[in-house]
Amino acid sequence: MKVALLGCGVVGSQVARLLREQADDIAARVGAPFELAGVAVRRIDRPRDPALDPALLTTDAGALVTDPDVDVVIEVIGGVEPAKKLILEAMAKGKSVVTANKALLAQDGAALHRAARRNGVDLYYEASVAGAIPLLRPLRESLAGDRVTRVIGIVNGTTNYILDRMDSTGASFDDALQEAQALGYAEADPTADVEGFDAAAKAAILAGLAFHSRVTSADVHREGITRITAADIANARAMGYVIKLLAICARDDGHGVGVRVHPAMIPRTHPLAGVREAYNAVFVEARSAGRLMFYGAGAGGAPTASAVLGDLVAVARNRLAGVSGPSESVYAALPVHPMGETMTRSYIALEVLDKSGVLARVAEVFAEHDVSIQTVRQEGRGDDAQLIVVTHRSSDAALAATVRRLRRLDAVRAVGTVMRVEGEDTA
Ligand SMILES: NC(=O)C1=CN([C@@H]2O[C@H](COP(=O)(O)OP(=O)(O)OC[C@H]3O[C@@H](n4cnc5c(N)ncnc54)[C@H](OP(=O)(O)O)[C@@H]3O)[C@@H](O)[C@H]2O)C=CC1
Ligand SMILES: N[C@@H](CC=O)C(=O)O
Repeated sequence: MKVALLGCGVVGSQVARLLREQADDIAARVGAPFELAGVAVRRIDRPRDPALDPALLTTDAGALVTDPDVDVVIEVIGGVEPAKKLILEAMAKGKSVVTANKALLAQDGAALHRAARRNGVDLYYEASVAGAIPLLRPLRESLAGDRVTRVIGIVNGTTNYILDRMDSTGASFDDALQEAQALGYAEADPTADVEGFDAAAKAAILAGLAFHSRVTSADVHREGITRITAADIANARAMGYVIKLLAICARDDGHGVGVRVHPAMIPRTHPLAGVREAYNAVFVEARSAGRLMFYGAGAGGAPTASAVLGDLVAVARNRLAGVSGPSESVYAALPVHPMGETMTRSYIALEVLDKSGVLARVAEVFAEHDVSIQTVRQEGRGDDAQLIVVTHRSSDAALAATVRRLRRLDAVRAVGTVMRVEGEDTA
């Protein structure tokens, strides 16, 4: 099996290392040896760790993917173009593809699946969601006989690292981000991580597989973590919560799905609260299987390369068996509901005038919008008076309308943190 590697950065360099270090084992497992035919990069003179035979390096990725000697292409360049063009060219020449590129899959996975089917080749992308954690294969294969109802979890290592450092060490957002970048967790442009684009792409891929429907990143409601302050983290801690960036894909009773990514407060006793540093964890809930938890390294070169190699072995086995891998399953074609229709609970901090009757006027606004209050308590007195409200489940649109109205209420001096609350059984 001759392998073309596109990209030799955080992930690609580790793929090259594993291919070399585990060559004998993999050959024994598959029944055929792998050989690196070439490595496409952007800057040929950049120092590589581990060092590569210079003869393998090329800046002509187009020539590499169409080389008749190449059997399979691994794409770890990232981004939509030129990755998409290169993958389609490779498939058109009959080469199977393994990719870790969630941005491309979530934007136009359908085009890649169509091309794979048309050309009778494999398309595998386990590494695109949650790094080393085997998650897509269980969803696609192990749970193929069940009905998945919900997928909820932490799928971005960089933001989990940042929030964890802010919570546990009091680190600033910027310092924690720099650490995550130095450790190779962040995307080339960290905006993709901190603004939730990376997690949204992963949520789209997960929802598509879980619900047998086509979901793209444009369908996903997305909020990032850049507006979370040290005070929010401290408030959450004081109430027994921790803040996590969650991806939530949920099916309602047969009519559609909701797919969202946003920060949320979860109880410190919830299993997702214990997910530290750049680790990822995902709960999959299925009708018969119940609740399954997948946990592990969600980012970084070696863990991601492990998933890439697993896919490479699958391609090799298919090839030796003369079959091609699973095609896209989108038969259910469930519509994706707008965020406004999603039922969520929320935490709302209000700076209020400290006088009698204020609580009643605030409660009236919630009642006007049919948002039920679960708890409310006052903190501080005088100029520091705050009402901390936690709601029962209501539509996200009703909650947004409540907050808009509260901003105009003269008893409310300012609306502080508004954050969704997840992970409690409270309705
Ligand atoms: N980092 C992580 O933890 C994870 C990453 N992923 C995904 O894996 C993919 C790769 O990520 P990562 O390794 O971090 O990215 P890097 O930015 O570290 O590496 C990208 C590589 O692609 C090369 N490259 C860029 N443009 C071109 C081009 N036009 N032609 C040829 N080569 C090119 C770069 O070359 P040069 O070295 O010369 O600059 C570099 O070697 C992305 O899709 C990412 O989302 C998935 C899971 C985890
Ligand atoms: N930047 C991503 C890398 C893996 O997908 C993350 O931080 O999770």
